Amino acid sequence: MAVAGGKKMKKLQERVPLRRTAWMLAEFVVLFLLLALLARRATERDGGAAWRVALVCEAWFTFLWLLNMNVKWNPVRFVTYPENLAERADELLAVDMFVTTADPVLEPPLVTVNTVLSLLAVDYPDAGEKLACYVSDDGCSPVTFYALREAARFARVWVPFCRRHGVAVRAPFRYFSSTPEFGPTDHKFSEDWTFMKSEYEKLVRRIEEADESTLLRQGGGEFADFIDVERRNHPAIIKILWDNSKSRIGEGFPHLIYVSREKNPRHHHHYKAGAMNVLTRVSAVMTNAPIMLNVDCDMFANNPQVVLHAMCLLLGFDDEIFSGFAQVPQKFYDGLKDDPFGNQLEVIFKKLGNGVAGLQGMFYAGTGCFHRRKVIYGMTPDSIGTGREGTTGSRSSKELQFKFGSSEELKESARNIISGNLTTEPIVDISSRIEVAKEVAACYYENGTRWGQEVGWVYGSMTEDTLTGQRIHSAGWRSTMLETEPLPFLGCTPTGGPACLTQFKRWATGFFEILISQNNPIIATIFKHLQFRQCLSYLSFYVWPVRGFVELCYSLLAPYCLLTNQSFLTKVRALLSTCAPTCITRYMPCSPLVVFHMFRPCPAAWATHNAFSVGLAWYPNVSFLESMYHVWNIQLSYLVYISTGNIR
Ligand SMILES: O=c1ccn([C@@H]2O[C@H](COP(=O)(O)OP(=O)(O)O[C@H]3O[C@H](CO)[C@@H](O)[C@H](O)[C@H]3O)[C@@H](O)[C@H]2O)c(=O)[nH]1
Ligand SMILES: [Mn+2]
Repeated sequence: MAVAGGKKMKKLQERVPLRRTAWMLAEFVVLFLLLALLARRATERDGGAAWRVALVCEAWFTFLWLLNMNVKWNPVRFVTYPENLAERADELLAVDMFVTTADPVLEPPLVTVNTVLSLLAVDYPDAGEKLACYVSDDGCSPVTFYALREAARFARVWVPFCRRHGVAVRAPFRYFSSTPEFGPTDHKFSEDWTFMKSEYEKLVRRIEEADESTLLRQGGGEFADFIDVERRNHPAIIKILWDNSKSRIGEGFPHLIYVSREKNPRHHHHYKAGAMNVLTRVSAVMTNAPIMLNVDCDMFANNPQVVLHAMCLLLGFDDEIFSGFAQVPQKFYDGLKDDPFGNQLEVIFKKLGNGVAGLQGMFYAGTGCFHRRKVIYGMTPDSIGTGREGTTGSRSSKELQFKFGSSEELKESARNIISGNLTTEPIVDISSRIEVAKEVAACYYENGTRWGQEVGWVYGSMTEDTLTGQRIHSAGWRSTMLETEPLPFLGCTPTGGPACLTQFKRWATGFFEILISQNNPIIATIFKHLQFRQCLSYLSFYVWPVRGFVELCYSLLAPYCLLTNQSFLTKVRALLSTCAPTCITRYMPCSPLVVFHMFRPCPAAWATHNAFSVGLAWYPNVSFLESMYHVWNIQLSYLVYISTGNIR
């Protein structure tokens, strides 16, 4: 219980260790088996080439197992108590909410609109004054702009409707996908519901029928900026779609601002990291909230209380150092059962997520994350605790210019954030800041500054999120994981096929870029404040692309041995003469199983796998007994696999 001014305050969060003694034992057993296998391999005199390759691969698997054990050893869960915020209502921090979209075809404007509406409708005291929503459109699409403008109009009825009836899911497409059961006293509600549904259908029709050339021809002045622009070559376009202070209705709802940063083929735009940095600067000169939430355009707020829950983690510790950011586990809607392609990240968040949360803290996963602005500005926790001014803390104008660039307004806002001066009056008229915002959204703005390095989202990897989170941990911050019921955010992910492979390739490339660059976490552990076990956790993800080669090599061993009449497994007779655990170790990561590791356990794969092992009995140099041993080991490995979870 925190004590402030002699008054005891109710706790906002609790860090609960998860018990897992049985898992730990299972992990030790597997580790023992793996080590026994290595010992057996190493003591064999004349195993031949296949035997030696197996030794190398199995040593690698043992190393991975150790990395995995480290991640999962001390898992924790954070429980939040938003009801206890009532007594601290005046402490609630302002939040700037960022949504990124990049392509109106791959990411249909209607999807973005739903995400934005779910954010505009979240429950937060003084939402209209304290929250603002910024949408970055890297597609520079008039249709996206039009869709958002229409969404802002729709929000005037949608937000009051959600608040009046305590709507549970505030992304309309999701909400209207089912019809509630109206009770006899729900007359007003059923009337409102029918009206809202028809309004939403009209909105959908307007957005789906919107056509770029018609908008440009007939849309009027608002669309003039989009005439003759190329997606990769255009000046910054920033428009205020909803200014709560001007057109406030009822309790009000957050400002909505459209941002399409300047693009020029001669300037690298750094993909999403570049977009996030522009949003950070544009919001800095407009609302400058001390907290920033960012979500991908296809990830809607599924829990209207999500910002309150996040506040519990951001305000609920005695020292801010424990919660530099609060990351939500990524969850997806309409995914395939059993996550057969592994891209719903079930294992990562369920098995490994809580484990990392128990170390220095959850990784930043790119979406569904609440950051402190000063953390993104590169400040170190000690610079705050001691009143010293940290890495970016010097308040001299020259120093600020070196870090943040030449905009006076941006420097001033950064100075407020760095000095912790959150009491400054909000800017009354955000539309007066459009020109300044365009200046900081220009593509040359970052030249000669520290943006993309110590300040903002870090450039240099396709997985800018992990790298940015790692920089924050390296500065000494810890982070938390926000789990709520219902889930905080829900998103889309490819359901399989080439889209899925493209995504994996991008992630694997991003991790490899970090692994072989000066951003390697080992360097950060030696020279900065990245904790050793956290470093190992990062490594367990970054080695993903390397794993592919070893797994492929190991899985080719079995067919190679069958064709050349060799064996990289010990003889059945020898096998029978040894004790049971050793049998397991000899077959444990048996090669087909490794191929199978590419997929999450699902019944079909399991059946194929067993059929393959039974089929082995028909090969001339494999006895029936040996094939049965395979089958037996598959059941065992399968159990271990499911119970302990594996990467992906
Ligand atoms: O030039 C770009 C490219 C992408 N995006 C946006 O970035 C987000 C993520 O891109 P997406 O293509 O959907 O990648 P995913 O693989 O689905 O994203 C996951 O992986 C990314 C990289 O690790 C993270 O940034 C994301 O948050 C995470 O959801 C989307 O909102 C895009 O609109 C931009 O704004 N500008
Ligand atoms: Mn995505």
